Amino acid sequence: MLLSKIFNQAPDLDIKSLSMDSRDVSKGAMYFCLEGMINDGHNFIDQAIRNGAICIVHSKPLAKTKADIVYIKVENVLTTMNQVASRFFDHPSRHLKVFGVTGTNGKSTTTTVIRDVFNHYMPTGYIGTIAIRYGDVDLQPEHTTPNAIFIHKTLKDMVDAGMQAVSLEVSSHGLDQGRVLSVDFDVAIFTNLTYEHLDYHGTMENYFNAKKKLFEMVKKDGVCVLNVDDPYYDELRQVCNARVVTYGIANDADYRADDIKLKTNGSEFVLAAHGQTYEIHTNLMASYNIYNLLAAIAGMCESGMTLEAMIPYLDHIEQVDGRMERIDEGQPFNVIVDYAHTPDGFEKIYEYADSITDPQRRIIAVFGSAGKRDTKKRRVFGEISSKYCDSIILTEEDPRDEDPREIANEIKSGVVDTNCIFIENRYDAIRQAIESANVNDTVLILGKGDEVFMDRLHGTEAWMGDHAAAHDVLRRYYLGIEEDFEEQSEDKE
Ligand SMILES: CC(=O)N[C@H]1[C@@H](OP(=O)(O)OP(=O)(O)OC[C@H]2O[C@@H](n3ccc(=O)[nH]c3=O)[C@H](O)[C@@H]2O)O[C@H](CO)[C@@H](O)[C@@H]1O[C@H](C)C(=O)N[C@@H](C)C(=O)N[C@H](CCC(=O)O)C(=O)O
Ligand SMILES: Nc1ncnc2c1ncn2[C@@H]1O[C@H](COP(=O)(O)OP(=O)(O)OP(=O)(O)O)[C@@H](O)[C@H]1O
Repeated sequence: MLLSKIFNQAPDLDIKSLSMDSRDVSKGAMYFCLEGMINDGHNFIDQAIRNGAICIVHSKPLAKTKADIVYIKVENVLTTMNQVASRFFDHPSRHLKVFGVTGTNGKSTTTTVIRDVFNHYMPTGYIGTIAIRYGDVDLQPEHTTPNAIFIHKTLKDMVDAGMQAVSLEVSSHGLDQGRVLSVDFDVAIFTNLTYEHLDYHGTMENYFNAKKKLFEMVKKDGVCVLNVDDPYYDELRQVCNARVVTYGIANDADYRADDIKLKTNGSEFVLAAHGQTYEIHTNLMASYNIYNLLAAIAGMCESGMTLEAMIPYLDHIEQVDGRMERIDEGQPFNVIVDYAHTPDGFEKIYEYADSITDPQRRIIAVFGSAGKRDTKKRRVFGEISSKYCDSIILTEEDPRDEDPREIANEIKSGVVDTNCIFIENRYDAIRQAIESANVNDTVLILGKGDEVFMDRLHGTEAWMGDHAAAHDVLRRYYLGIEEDFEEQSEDKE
């Protein structure tokens, strides 16, 4: 694109790409000097030019300049970069129905449900923690909410591939760091707000302020979908830039679930909406997933898909990878892999486990807590777990450069009156849990969900994944089937 089409009075220079990282700059690029938490992009201008940048967008005065490079000084590089990224890729979010979902828990689940169900109404893509998916494309993301250049480029690829909608997970980091400033949101969905990421935001107030931004930036003719049962509802409602619709279970709501029946293989409830009631059968399990489903239903319905059209799809929603994933090899006890990694997530998954486990039977949990991340939650994980579990097996979970045993000891400090052991190797810990289970017990494997890596001292290493480990243990040690894991994975596909 010609630079003159991006900035008034700029020369007719052909800009081939955009970059905010001097290390990734390619020939003919425009480089944006962003001030980050650690580095200042202004310090890498020379490297950007060596790698091929022909235009530099900066906000600070520059000591030296080169004659063959175009320099553009702006007030705020981040805002400019967002505007330019949208323009460079032909404002792709204006050509898509954009669902933005934020909240502490439930973003991946809600966005995945939207992508899966709304896709029957119009082709829909997904960007979030689990993947970037549209059509046949399935990519591994670096971030839940990517940077502005990457987002607009990906949205453009989606438009080119025929997508008409996108379901986007919007993290508090993404909002705080202005990664979505120029995305045109049609629907902004709030799941909930509980303790998380205080190592980054410092206080719950800052954390909430970051989340609020999505509701301030939604299009005026768009819609905000709010959880009426969440303690932050009233405050959030006040900042919404568009009309509000509500969903909930405990309070009156535009989309409300009544008569909820939770089962081991799904749920049923009566949906009250638009003055009518609808019987809903869904394969999603646990009451928190009813909230996620209500949020998705409300967002989709307000975007034109009728309830009559969507209800048939709700009983076979695509499994959200690593979220409430039942592992079934025919064993006579429950094995569930779940990505619970916040205190509220722990509380909710245990409540569900409690509801499906006979009081005479046992709940056995395997988990750890990440190294170099919020350390305060470790003890809390111990406290919550000992309220519900009969046996706790602590293990490694992305220890980074911390000692997994020390992390386990911090968790253990919150455990009261519950059998609790530490087995460092995660596979062995899962094996111990499964081998100790009896008929109708529930084994919960928490914290890693669908992740197939382990962050250790020397960087990221491969991990077969909790789901694969659980299948492998059940087949090998419970059913006595000897086969290598590769064969087993192929069988399952
Ligand atoms: C804490 C955090 O979010 N940090 C993000 C932030 O890093 P930063 O501010 O430290 O960047 P910096 O190193 O100071 O660099 C400033 C600028 O100089 C540039 N630079 C830097 C070095 C260099 O040699 N050349 C160069 O051009 C950088 O590209 C950047 O533009 O900006 C970087 C560029 O966008 C991000 O990659 C980085 O994400 C880090 C890697 C990260 O792990 N973020 C996580 C916590 C995150 O964002 N997570 C949320 C989900 C959270 C959840 O819900 O679980 C997400 O949306 O993924
Ligand atoms: N509505 C909810 N309320 C409380 N806990 C939930 C809710 N939805 C999901 N969870 C718990 O949080 C875990 C993560 O769910 P999900 O991936 O959908 O959330 P997320 O907001 O995308 O989290 P992340 O951004 O960290 O991936 C689930 O495995 C479950 O334990």
